[in-house]
Amino acid sequence: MTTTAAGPTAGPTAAPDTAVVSFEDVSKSYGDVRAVEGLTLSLHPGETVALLGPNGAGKSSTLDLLLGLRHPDSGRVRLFGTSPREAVVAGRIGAMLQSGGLMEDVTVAELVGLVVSLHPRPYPVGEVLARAGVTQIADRMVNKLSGGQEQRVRFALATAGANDLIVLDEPTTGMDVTARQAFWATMREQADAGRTVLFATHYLEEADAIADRVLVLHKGRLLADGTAAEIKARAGARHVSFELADAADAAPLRELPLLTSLEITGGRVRIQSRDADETVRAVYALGLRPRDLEVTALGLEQAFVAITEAEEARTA
Ligand SMILES: Nc1ncnc2c1ncn2[C@@H]1O[C@H](COP(=O)(O)OP(=O)(O)OP(=O)(O)O)[C@@H](O)[C@H]1O
Repeated sequence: MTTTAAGPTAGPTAAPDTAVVSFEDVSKSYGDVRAVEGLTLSLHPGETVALLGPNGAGKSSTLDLLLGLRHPDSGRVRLFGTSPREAVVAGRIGAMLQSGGLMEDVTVAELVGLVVSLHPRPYPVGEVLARAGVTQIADRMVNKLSGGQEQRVRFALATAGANDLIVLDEPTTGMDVTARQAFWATMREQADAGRTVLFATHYLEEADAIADRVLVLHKGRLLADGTAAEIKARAGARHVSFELADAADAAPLRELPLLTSLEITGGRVRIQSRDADETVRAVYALGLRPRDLEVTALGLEQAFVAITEAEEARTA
């Protein structure tokens, strides 16, 4: 498990200029706020990469820098060995951002048609509409769409042509389950075709299921970079849970070292521990007789919380 992009799990090694994306010691502040700090990373063809971080961690700022919508105060951002602007103009990037309204006085088909007509390597309009699940609403005015429908239209615009890099900021917010599944199926196809997909999300289960690489940002810095499994392993903690015949017996457990949380509901004890083996030994050493003992790894969401909270405590 690495904490920077320079380590062994940072993806295939490649010279920065052959990478799809390279950030070289990039920093960006807004007044006193350090939004991105010393960010160095490379993304490679065919990778599906999730960008995670608490509110204000710098995810949107990172994507804005990547797309050339903002410029770094220091450091350098390169896409395909060129500037972000050149890569965007060459039609190599498809983006789906949170901000920015859609053009209003047009139908869905007209808007998609316009974006397709401007793309250097366009797909047929019908195919773009169908892929995003908006064929049924193609004649609807854009300003009459629901939030979820708007999001599908943004998805259509981001996949209007053959892009080499697809950048998505909170792409599935507002989408229903069907739209969400169709969306990720399409993104998988894109990655399988060798494209790079980078998405920022607060849905950690999506990152766990979809991404083959996870970046965790915290206060503008890259805190972790690895597969979801590596991030979970790095958090180190495990869940230990068991039944006790008498819940009152659980009181001494509160004194155990290594616990990050302890919850007792009915006769069931649920512990989060930094060392599950040691905790289980300690439970027996207390003379308890646990039944139905389970030890499980943390999910990505819990690992993410553990890693970012540890960093908060370290930097407080
Ligand atoms: N235009 C701006 N002017 C001033 N401060 C800004 C601006 N844009 C972002 N910030 C600040 O920069 C920091 C990083 O913000 P950013 O939007 O990149 O984070 P984020 O990880 O995308 O957050 P969220 O998950 O809430 O969308 C935050 O402290 C935010 O308040």
